[in-house]
Formats: sequence, structure tokens, C-alpha cells
Amino acid sequence: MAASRILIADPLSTSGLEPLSDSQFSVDVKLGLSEQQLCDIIPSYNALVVRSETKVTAKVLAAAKNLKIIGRAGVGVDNIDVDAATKMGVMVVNSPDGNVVAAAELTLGLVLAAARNLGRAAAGMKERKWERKSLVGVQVAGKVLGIVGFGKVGQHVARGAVGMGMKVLAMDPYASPSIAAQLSVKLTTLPEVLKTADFLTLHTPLLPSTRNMISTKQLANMKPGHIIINVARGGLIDEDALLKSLESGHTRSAALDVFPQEPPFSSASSIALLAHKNVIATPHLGASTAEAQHAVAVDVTEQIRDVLLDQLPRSAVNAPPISSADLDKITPYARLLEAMGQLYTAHFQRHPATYELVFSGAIASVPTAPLFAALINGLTKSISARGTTVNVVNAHLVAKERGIVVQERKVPEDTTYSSLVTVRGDDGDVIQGFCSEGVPQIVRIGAFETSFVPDGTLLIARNFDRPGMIGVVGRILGGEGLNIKSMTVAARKFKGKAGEKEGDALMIVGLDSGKVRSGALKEIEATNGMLSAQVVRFAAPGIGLTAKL
Ligand SMILES: NC(=O)C1=CN([C@@H]2O[C@H](COP(=O)(O)OP(=O)(O)OC[C@H]3O[C@@H](n4cnc5c(N)ncnc54)[C@H](O)[C@@H]3O)[C@@H](O)[C@H]2O)C=CC1
Ligand SMILES: O=C(O)C(=O)COP(=O)(O)O
Repeated sequence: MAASRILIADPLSTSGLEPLSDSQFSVDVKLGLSEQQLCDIIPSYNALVVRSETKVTAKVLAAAKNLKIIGRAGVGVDNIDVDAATKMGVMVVNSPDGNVVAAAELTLGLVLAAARNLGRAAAGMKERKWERKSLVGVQVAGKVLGIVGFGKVGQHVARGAVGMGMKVLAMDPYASPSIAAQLSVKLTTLPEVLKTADFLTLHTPLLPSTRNMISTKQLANMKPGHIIINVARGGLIDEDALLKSLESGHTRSAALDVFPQEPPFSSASSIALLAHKNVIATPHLGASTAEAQHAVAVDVTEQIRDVLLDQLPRSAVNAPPISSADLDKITPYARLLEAMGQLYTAHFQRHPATYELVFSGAIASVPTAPLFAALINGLTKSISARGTTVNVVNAHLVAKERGIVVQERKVPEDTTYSSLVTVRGDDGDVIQGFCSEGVPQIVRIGAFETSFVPDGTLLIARNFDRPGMIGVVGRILGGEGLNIKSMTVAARKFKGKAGEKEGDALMIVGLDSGKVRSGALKEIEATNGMLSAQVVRFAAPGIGLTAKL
């Protein structure tokens, strides 16, 4: 099998590449690519690793025909068009924890640097200036630190600030009050934070709702002489408003690690801010420690390895989180659900308005999003355009586009089987199955109770229950040079229209290899007493992650 190709487009710690050292991966490092250069080379790659420099735009994604995963070796994914990736079924993973301490430590460093004019002091010393009088600073102990965005970085900053004797207020609509209480942090509103803070530090992601969240009005509502620190994202602060506030002396000083455009040297407002004597700036160094860079690189390369090997990653931005223990239980069921979807479409030859998907017994207690994705993949396999990927990332979008409505129900207390999955159309058509020792089994198709493994190539034929039918099918397949490796027959009796006793049977024929020609299938269908016949080929799917149709 050809090695999976991985492109590393931003500087990554080499020690963190170890998870991709296996010969089934081929890694290229190409830094500083323009959007067009990336578009030109991306079609041959299966995985892309970036930090904050490379912009993964919709144009890049449209060119990325073979891409399965983008790894962001860090936290913020605002440089990736995650919506476009989701539509294409490209998974986006990041490293939510790897650089938290590094970003918080830089923040605390900048709190002190801004309070004590360290930027100017250090630069002056290089020019042999002994400035003591003009560089008198302010103490941080006893002052109020306002934190906007009380997530992982914000919380770690709070720990350090409390340790330095600061009082900490935080604003975050999603923050946990118990964590805040444990850290001696008062959670409050943004107006209260602005009114009370001597130091304000931002730690939210850049979102439409947070862009320019600190502008003229917010600055005006702050205490005179306040200090602002931003180690999150440049776009959170309106740079022109901050410059005016610095020029008036209302803002005492600002410490900035991030800018709306990076590097900021072609942006007039950033250049003006950088030139202000009370601004101390660093070139987006929040995550730049040896420890953080090793951690984020390992975090994403491990996830890339897993996804390329058809496993779920641990921190996908656009897919549900699944623990590895659940993953072990889910994987065979994903194969089952994909097969049930394929069988449904092939055998019943119609799509109902609504499907009911019922998880009974033990399987009801694991996260079922990958199983839903596998079902949609199976249902749409024969009708999707080639090249469409259906996986856990985009299954809901694909289902919506195709008008497939699935109502999921979990019945953990049902123990007819230790686990049982039922797919039932609103027109009554039903397929049921379960997994035994990791092997999927189909136990019902329509009215037939059966038992077979959906694997390889299967002929599924329904016929009147008459002598000789198996022989006819065997003869036609034999004439095609096709070897039968398994056969299951389920029969039933029912009352015909005239009240007479009739019977039909479902024949599941496993074929060794080879393709059933459409001519041969037609001959089987045309056999007297045959009601329907279909051939279904089951790939060995993974967990609904990477299926290319
Ligand atoms: N300068 C650098 O090198 C680094 C920058 N960062 C940036 O720091 C930021 C925070 O990172 P983490 O703490 O790890 O993320 P996180 O996801 O743990 O925390 C972000 C917090 O912001 C909160 N939030 C979202 N919208 C908000 C709003 N409108 N008002 C108040 N709070 C809001 C969320 O509820 C969440 O608790 C991200 O933008 C990240 O990209 C992170 C690491 C390094
Ligand atoms: O992790 C983040 O969000 C960061 O901002 C770090 O960015 P970087 O990987 O250093 O370009």
C-alpha cells in the first residue's frame, strides 16, 4: 500500500514527529508557501499540519482532493476555514492543552513587563541609557486583574496572578463557577470587569462575536491608567481605539503578542501601535517554549497517525470526542451500520421518508455519532457522486442534503441480545444486526430471520420457496466461474391473497471473489419463481472516517 502523505507547512518541533516515523507515512516539510503554492501541491497530500501562519482557506480545501485531516499544532483554528473542511468531510484536530502553560506564562511575563516598563528599560540599556526616573512602574500585588475568557489559559493566568497577590475578576459566559471559586476568582460581567480592572487580559478565541470586543467604548469605561495585555488574538482589540487611548494616557500601557495581520509590519494601525513608547510587543511567542512545541507537535501527529489508520482522534474540532475505550466498542458496530445501510438501499430499493435507528442493550451506552455516520455512508454509497466523502465530520450535512431523516432511539434496558441495532423505515422495512466477538452479523432482513456476516461480495435473492431454486442460482454463478463460499437460506410461510398457503425464501450467497456480470444477475432475476436479486459488495470500512465513495 502506498504511504500516506503528510505535509508540514509551518515550523514544528522535530521531536514531535516521532508518531509519523513509520514507513506507512511519508512526511514533507515545506514552509512559507503562498496560498497558490499550497493549492498546487495539496492534491497529493492526505494530511496537513499547520500552526498559525499558514491560512487554510476554502480555496486550498477545494484543491485538497485527497485530504483527510488538518492538524493545528496549537489551540486557535481561526486560520482554518473549518466550515469548508466540515462540508468536505476533512477532519480538523488541534492540541487543546499542549501550549496552555506557555501562553499563560507569557501573559504573566507581559503583565510584569508592562507594569515595570521592561521593554523600554531593556532597549534603553542596549543604547547605554540609564533611565531610572522616567521608568518608574506600578506594583501588581493588590491590584485587580480582569480576565476576559476564563478557559484553559485564562485559568492558568489566574493561578499565577493570585500567587502574585492580585485580585482576579473574570468574565466568561461558559465558565464553571466551581472552578472560579477554587481559584479565588470572582466571575462577573464585562462592564464590571472593565470598571474594576487595573490590568485587563484577554483569553477568548477570535470569533465573529469576539472581534473588536475591546474598542473605544469599552476602553472609555475602564479606569484611567489601566494596562492591557493580549496574548490571545489580534482581532479582539480595535487597534485604532487602543492607540487613541494610549495617546491620551487613559491606557497606561499595552503588552501585545498577537496582531490582526501577522507579521504586522504592513498594517498601518499595527505599525502605529508598535511605535508607541508604552507598547511592549512580542512576535506571537505565546506558544513558543521547547516544552509546548514538543507537546503540541506530538498531540497532532499522534492524531494524524490515528486518523490515517482509520481511528478517531482525541480532540477533533469538527467531530465528536470519543474515548479510546468507547472506540474499541464502536469500531465493529460502524462496520455493521455501514453494511446495514448498504443492504437497506440494495435490498429494499427505496428510501423511506424517515428511518428509525434503535440501539438496544450495551451498544446504547456508547457515543453513537460515528455509527450514525456509518449508516449514512452505507445508505448513500450507491447513490453518491464519486469522490464524495461521508464520515463522522459531515454525515449530518450529507443526510440533510439528501433529505435523509434518522430518528435515533437508545434502549439500554432491552437485553434481547446483549446489543442489537435496528434500522427501520417508516414504511416498515427493517434490518437488524449485532456484533459477536467484533464480527458484524445481520439477523433480520424484512420479514426474514437470518444470520450472516456482511463481508466480501454477497448475492441476495428472494424467491418463492420452491425446490430447485438454489440449484438454478448455483448453476448460473458456476457458469460465470464464480465460487460460492457460503450460503444462508431463510424461508417463511404466509397466507396468499386467495388464502392459500405460500412461502418465500431469502438466499444469501457469499462469493469467493470476482464480479457478478449484470447479464448474470439479470438471468438470475428472470428465473421463474425469483422475486428479486441484488449483489452487494462490502468494503472493509473503518469507522466512518475516511470512506471515499
Ligand atoms: N499567543 C499564543 O501563542 C497563544 C494564543 N492562544 C489563544 O488563546 C485563546 C484562549 O485559549 P484557551 O484558553 O486554550 O482556549 P479555551 O477554549 O480553553 O478558552 C477560551 C474561553 O473563551 C471563552 N469565551 C468565548 N467567547 C467569549 C466571550 N464572548 N466572552 C468571554 N469569554 C468567551 C470560552 O467560553 C472559553 O472558556 C485562543 O484564542 C488561543 O488561540 C492560545 C495559546 C497560545
Ligand atoms: O495555539 C495558538 O492558538 C497559538 O496562537 C499559537 O500559535 P503558533 O502555533 O505559535 O503559531
